[in-house]
Order: sequence, then C-alpha cells, then structure tokens
Amino acid sequence: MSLNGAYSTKNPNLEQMTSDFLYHLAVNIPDTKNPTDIKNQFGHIKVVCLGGKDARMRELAKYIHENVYNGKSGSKYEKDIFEDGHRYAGFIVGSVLCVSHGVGSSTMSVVLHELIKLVRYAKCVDPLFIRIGTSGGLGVKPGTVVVSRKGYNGLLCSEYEIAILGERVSRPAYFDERLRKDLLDAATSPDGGEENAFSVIEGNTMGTDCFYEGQGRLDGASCMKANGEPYTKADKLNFLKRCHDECGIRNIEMEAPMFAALTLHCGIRAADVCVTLLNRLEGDQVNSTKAQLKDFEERPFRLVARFIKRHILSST
Ligand SMILES: O=P(O)(O)O[C@H]1O[C@H](CO)[C@@H](O)[C@H]1O
Ligand SMILES: O=c1cc[nH]c(=O)[nH]1
Repeated sequence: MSLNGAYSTKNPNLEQMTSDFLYHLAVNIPDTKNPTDIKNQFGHIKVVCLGGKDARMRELAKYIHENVYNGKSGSKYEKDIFEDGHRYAGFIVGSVLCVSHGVGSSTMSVVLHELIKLVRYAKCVDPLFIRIGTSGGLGVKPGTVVVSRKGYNGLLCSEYEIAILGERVSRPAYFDERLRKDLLDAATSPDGGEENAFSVIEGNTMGTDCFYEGQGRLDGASCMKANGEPYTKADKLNFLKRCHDECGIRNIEMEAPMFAALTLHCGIRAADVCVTLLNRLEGDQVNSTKAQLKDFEERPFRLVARFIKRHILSST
C-alpha cells in the first residue's frame, strides 16, 4: 500500500516541548517552534539512506556525489555530521542524507526515532527512507538485490512486536508499494545495458533479533531448539524452506520488520534494498572476499542512485 505523503510523528508530547536534544546524533534544537538552523541544514533532504556500517554510508555518499551529481554536489559529503554523538555516522550529499544504524532493530530504532523527528523539525517535504543493507539469501544467487515487500519476524509473522509499558504492542510491517515499484523500475532500462548486470527481485524479508540461532545458523556459540536439544542441518533447512515456500521470504537480515513498522506508523514512505551475500540453503558462513564484498555492497548503491536520478531529481 502507498502512503499519501502526510507523514507525522505520533507523539502529542512533542507539541509541548520547546526544545529538544537528539541525544544519539548530538543535534540540539533549542527552539522547536522556530528551528531555523535545522531547516537550513536539513530542510532540503528528500531521501534518507540507512545502512549498518559507518564506512558503507561514507562510501555511499561518495558514490552519490560522483554518480548522481557527476562530482558537482557542492556538499562536504566526507564530513560526519553526527560525529559528536559517537554512535552513528551521517553524511549529506545534495538532497540525500546517508546514516549508519549499527546491527539490529534495537540500534536502528534509536536512530530512526531521532531521524524522523529531525526531518519533521526541518520540515522536509515527503522524505523517503531507504535501507541499503546486506542479507543472507534464500534460494537466490549471491549478489542478488532484494527489494522487500513485507518484513517478517522470526516467528514468521509479518509484524513488529515491541513491549510498551509492560504490554505487547504489535504493528504491521509492510513497505510502501509505490516506492518499491519505482525502485524495481530503476532496475530496468528499455535498451538493456548496465542496469541489468545483476538481478533485482522483489520478495519478503525476514528480520531477526539474532544473526546466529535467530537465522537458524549452525555456527553460533549456541545451536539449540526450544526443548534444549541441538538442532540439525535438516531442521535448519526445513525451517528455511518454510520461510521460502510459505512466506515468500527471499532474504534474511536484522531490521526489516521494525523499520517497516515504525516508518509506516509515522506515515513515512520506506523501502528495504538489500544485497544477498550467500545462499542460506547452501551454508552459513559469510566468506566473500574483500573484493566480492565491495562489489556486492555497491549493487544496492547502483540501484538507489539510478532511482534518485530517475524519480527524485528529474521531478525537481
Ligand atoms: O549490512 P547491514 O546493513 O549491516 O545489515 C545486515 O548485516 C548485519 C549483520 O551482519 C545486520 O544488521 C543485518 O541486517
Ligand atoms: O546471513 C546474513 C548476512 C548478512 N546479514 C544477515 O543478517 N544475515
């Protein structure tokens, strides 16, 4: 389902706060009613790109500078604007903000709350949030880029569950349909060529709270079922095949349900674009070479950069 662009924070208390400090980003908003500096610095942002690693987000900013703006973004894109917070890194390049989020939903949800407030204070117009990540593939060739339809949790439910005030709160976890279609459109070109050099598919994405047992790996520090017995390779494959066949899951990472749910809740159009590093039906260890990893990690950059050129900058 597509949203109509009316995004908002979902917190009436913010209306009463005269100042705000985005602690983990070290961004101070001394006057929330008139946040001139924030508007000047961030008001032009149209796309917020997120990914686990600081270095990947720095590389992404450089890639966008060179490939979207042809080296003429006019931005100091190498400067980490969130460095004083010592938690996350952020780089502005033209109308794109690239931010790292660490590993897993808990670290990503912190930066996401603060970024959603930031774009609101800055009065950004309909900003898009796109996660550019890595994942384990299910039945797809390593290097495939998956654009997610829905996030699934490790219990194979498409929802994000969080404990709030001692109660379970469950929120739906699907991504914006129009944004997904525009991203898939950017993967194709009428005349073939560079755009089709690697596979881009749509599929559902499982996001777990654990890289090892949560993703059914056999190589963690523990490998136990609920009954306290070790699970076997057959148990693992049985589970992964269920993910694939029953839920249409094509890749596994650690943020999709939370990311889909919080952005959807706040009316922000979002997408999850992850490359697969390995086929989990064939193994567990990520042992791509440095060069392979660089090539794979750059594939979502290529897709998102083409999307920004085709669908964002062409309309301004
Ligand atoms: O490649 P990134 O964006 O870090 O994402 C994936 O990699 C991490 C695990 O290695 C998890 O955060 C997972 O979601
Ligand atoms: O298998 C993988 C690879 C990358 N990230 C994950 O969360 N899982």
